Amino acid sequence: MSALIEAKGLTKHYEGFSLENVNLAVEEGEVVGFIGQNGAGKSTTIKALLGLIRLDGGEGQILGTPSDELSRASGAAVKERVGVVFDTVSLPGHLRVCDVGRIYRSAYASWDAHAFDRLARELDLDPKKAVKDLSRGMGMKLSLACALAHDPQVLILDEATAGLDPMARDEALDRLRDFVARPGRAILMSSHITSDLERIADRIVCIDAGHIVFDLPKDVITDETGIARCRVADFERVAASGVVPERELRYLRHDYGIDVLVPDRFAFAENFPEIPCDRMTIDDYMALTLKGGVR
Ligand SMILES: Nc1ncnc2c1ncn2[C@@H]1O[C@H](COP(=O)(O)OP(=O)(O)OP(=O)(O)O)[C@@H](O)[C@H]1O
Repeated sequence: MSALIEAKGLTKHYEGFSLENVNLAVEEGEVVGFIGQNGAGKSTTIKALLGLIRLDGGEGQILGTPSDELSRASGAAVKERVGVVFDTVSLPGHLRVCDVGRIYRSAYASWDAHAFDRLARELDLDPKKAVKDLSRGMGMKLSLACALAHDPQVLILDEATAGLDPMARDEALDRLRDFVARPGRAILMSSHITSDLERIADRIVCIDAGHIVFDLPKDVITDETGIARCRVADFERVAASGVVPERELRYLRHDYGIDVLVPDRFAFAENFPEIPCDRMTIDDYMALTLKGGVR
């Protein structure tokens, strides 16, 4: 079965930045978290997948339709089945929340006015309020309600939970979980809030300077992998032990010691019970991968 969202060798050159040979796939039932530092290429990849920018190489597809077709009239039917939320609200400021519902009703054949009204109510959006008067978080809730109310099959979210308070984020994550639990659905979401991804993502794809640097099941990062808090002498012993294969030992020096990425934290704890070894977080995994040394 082919992926619901797929990038194959995406390449895009801007002055001073290149997206190079980006591959990623989101299968049915999956939530893929897309992470990377500011300017790494997440939004560029997402825009390329949606056919919003012209590529210099490679190809993308969503629900079997090539990305470059999505921006044409022939891609309109597929776009009905793609829900998109960016980190800014791209609606005219003078519109009221209730007007937004009316406009989308004529834009999407699949628009579910009842679902939109219900979502707006549940998300505490005042139907009389103008878009320009919404707070950032409220604007994101409105975008999410719009994306969900046309009954999409895939959701593509670019920093969509960034403006939400912790309780609103919880609620949004629950909605995303419900969304993806139904057959034939998938979510690609970029986020700097990796705690959200720890809760919802099945896989984590990390991009750096336009290149994919890892693509791993989330559980491999957060359940199997560990971060050993070594003193300098411990570090030399760990390096010499072969527990982590040579040239795969990733480490990050701090003033207080050296953190070491341990592929199997349970095996490590058996071999070095005296060295503290914590569960890995996505943030630490990214820091060790992007900023750490290898030996
Ligand atoms: N239209 C454009 N013209 C020139 N350069 C661009 C354009 N769009 C993006 N870039 C550059 O591409 C690079 C990647 O930007 P992108 O928005 O994809 O990063 P990002 O990973 O989404 O970052 P952030 O986490 O800050 O949102 C940046 O250096 C940016 O300046």
